[in-house]
Amino acid sequence: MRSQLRIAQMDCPVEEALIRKKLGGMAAVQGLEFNLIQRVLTVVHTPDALPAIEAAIRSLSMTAEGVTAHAAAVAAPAPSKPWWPLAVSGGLALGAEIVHWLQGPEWLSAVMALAAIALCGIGTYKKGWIALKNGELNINALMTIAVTGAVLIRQWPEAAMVMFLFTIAELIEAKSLDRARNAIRGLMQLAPERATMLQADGQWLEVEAKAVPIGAVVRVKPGERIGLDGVLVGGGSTVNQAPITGESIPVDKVVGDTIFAGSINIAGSFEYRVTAAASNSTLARIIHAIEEAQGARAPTQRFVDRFARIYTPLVFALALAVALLPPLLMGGDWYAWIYKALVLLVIACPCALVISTPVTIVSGLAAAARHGILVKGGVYLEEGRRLSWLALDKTGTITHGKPELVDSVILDASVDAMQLATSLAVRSDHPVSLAIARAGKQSNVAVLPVADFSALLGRGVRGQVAGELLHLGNHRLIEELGVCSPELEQRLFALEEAGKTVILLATERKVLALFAVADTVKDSSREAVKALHALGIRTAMLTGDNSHTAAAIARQVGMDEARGNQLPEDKLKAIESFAQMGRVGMVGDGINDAPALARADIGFAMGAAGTDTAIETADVALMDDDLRKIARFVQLSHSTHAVLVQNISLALGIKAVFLTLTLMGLGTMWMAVFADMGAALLVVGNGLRLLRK
Ligand SMILES: Nc1ncnc2c1ncn2[C@@H]1O[C@H](COP(=O)(O)OP(=O)(O)OP(=O)(O)O)[C@@H](O)[C@H]1O
Ligand SMILES: [Cu+]
Repeated sequence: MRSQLRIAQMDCPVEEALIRKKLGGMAAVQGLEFNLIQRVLTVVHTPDALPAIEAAIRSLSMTAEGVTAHAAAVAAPAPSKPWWPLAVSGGLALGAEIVHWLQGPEWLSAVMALAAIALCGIGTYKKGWIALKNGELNINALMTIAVTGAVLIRQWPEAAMVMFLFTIAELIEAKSLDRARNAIRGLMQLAPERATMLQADGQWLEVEAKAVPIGAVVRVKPGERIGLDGVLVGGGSTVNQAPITGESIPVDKVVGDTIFAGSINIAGSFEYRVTAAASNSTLARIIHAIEEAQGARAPTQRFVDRFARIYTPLVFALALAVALLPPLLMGGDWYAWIYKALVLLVIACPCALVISTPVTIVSGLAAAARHGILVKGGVYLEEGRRLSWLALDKTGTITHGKPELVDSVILDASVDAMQLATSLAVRSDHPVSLAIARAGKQSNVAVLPVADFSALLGRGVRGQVAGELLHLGNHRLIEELGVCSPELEQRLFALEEAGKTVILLATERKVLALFAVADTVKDSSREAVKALHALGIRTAMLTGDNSHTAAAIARQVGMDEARGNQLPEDKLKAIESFAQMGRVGMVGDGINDAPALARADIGFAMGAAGTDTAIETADVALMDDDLRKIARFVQLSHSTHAVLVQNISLALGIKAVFLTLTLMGLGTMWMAVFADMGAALLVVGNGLRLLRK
């Protein structure tokens, strides 16, 4: 069983570790998934274990509340606390410092310091105590020990300052996490809450978008945001779909076009028929996917977590040694060495380090989404920059996927080849068949009935027309039928070398006609290939179409390699051979790409906004058909990686400096807290910078 729990107090890796420890030890718990940004914990557990799990969470003095899948998108805002105790506490800490500095009475400084600690530190003490009880050495536990230690060795102002600065640091950290949280919630709010719906009596009424059923008709005024997914049924307009596709140039919409919730109607007004409930719109699915994505740990995050788990106890042990060994063995001054040990405790806290990765990854995911690129996990965001080959299929990916009939050669004039071909073609939705069907329709041929129709994967179609078994398909099919001839091949190759795709109409005895269709290359494909090359990624075309056409089209867009006649298993083998040379990405759409897409390190889907499955199945889904988005994604992956490296070095660097300073006797406790706070702020700020990429 899977349950999702919202835990309002869980917003830092510290709480995560605590919960992991507590629940991880329970026999009934089989799996845990943390989403700190959303403050949602997913537990896989045995039936009836939920009450026990909730009780365990309560024993950590946190609250757990069940959530439904889609409500998870809107995280509860952090409970706000009054700010004045903090201000007073700061004043008191400063006062204690001044009294100490002016060499005033120690009791005065002590009273002020203790009051300051009481005012802002209760929460930390409570959390610290719970952590210690559960055998966790988290930041709260460390701070509790450090402040208590400072009080015990009568370092009054120091103890107060540390507590105060730490509380401020926590506050700032929570605020920054809120910003990362908002990056995703911001997407959600793109769809308006209300929509104007046509009622049974012909009236237009404004209702909640959530309440609009599938099939209802909704009207949109100029300048209004579109509330639901649908198909345009009346009027027309231009629409800015940037929130969905990342494409900021407005798109013309006429009757029959698809409309996406979250896009903005610019000019005219129109009506559309709703095709999905508000909770299931493309936008909602995007948001859901990003949430899932950030729940899964990226490799760097796993590394950092593992590191932190060793680092903290290690420094803690060092602190113990520093407190005890020099005074015991070398007759050192107890106070001085205990103080050094307390500074080390502060340094032992890995917060800046641990917080930096999730914030960076979430910002990267949100930035990608803004460009119409849906990345399904931090892993892909981290791995994108390592791609060395990108394989693409041809039809619909590099070309528009809407070929036109450009040549037909009738070899047997005794039959109406065009009519026979059209009759077969209308039964298929393969782009090549569609081209023939369209041409047939234009010349008004009457479609004949077809019996025993079947599609032959990677070859064509077959069926009984007017009492004869006919085949419509490519060269491979004709070879397999054994009706090919050298003259025919000559004609065929000539057309193919011009970049056209040839299919033939044949009975079991002879070829009746030859049709050439031509697809146009997308303007963006050339640029996309160039951009990919500039990023050091080589490109290969894998297509079911013949090698000549493949080579001709590949040449047009400047690709490195072209492989034609690829059946699904060939595409898979090709991906495997590229994988020998490094990471491979694959872009594809059709069923003939599915095995290759699954095998590739990163599988890209295009035009995901219009389809039902692409968002769910791809590793990276491009909302529209623009291949340039892949280069953008790789660039974003480079920036994300750069920020991760900066953040980790920064966090560790500051620790290293303070460790040295302290051992040299130069570091003070409040300086260490200050540095820790600064580091946390810097890494979070640096991570959020990605949002603007
Ligand atoms: N239903 C069909 N109708 C007509 N021709 C077909 C059909 N199915 C396959 N073919 C022929 O077989 C070839 C290979 O088809 P396949 O579906 O494997 O690849 P594709 O869609 O053309 O290209 P890509 O792999 O780039 O998407 C097509 O180019 C076409 O000539
Ligand atoms: Cu042949």
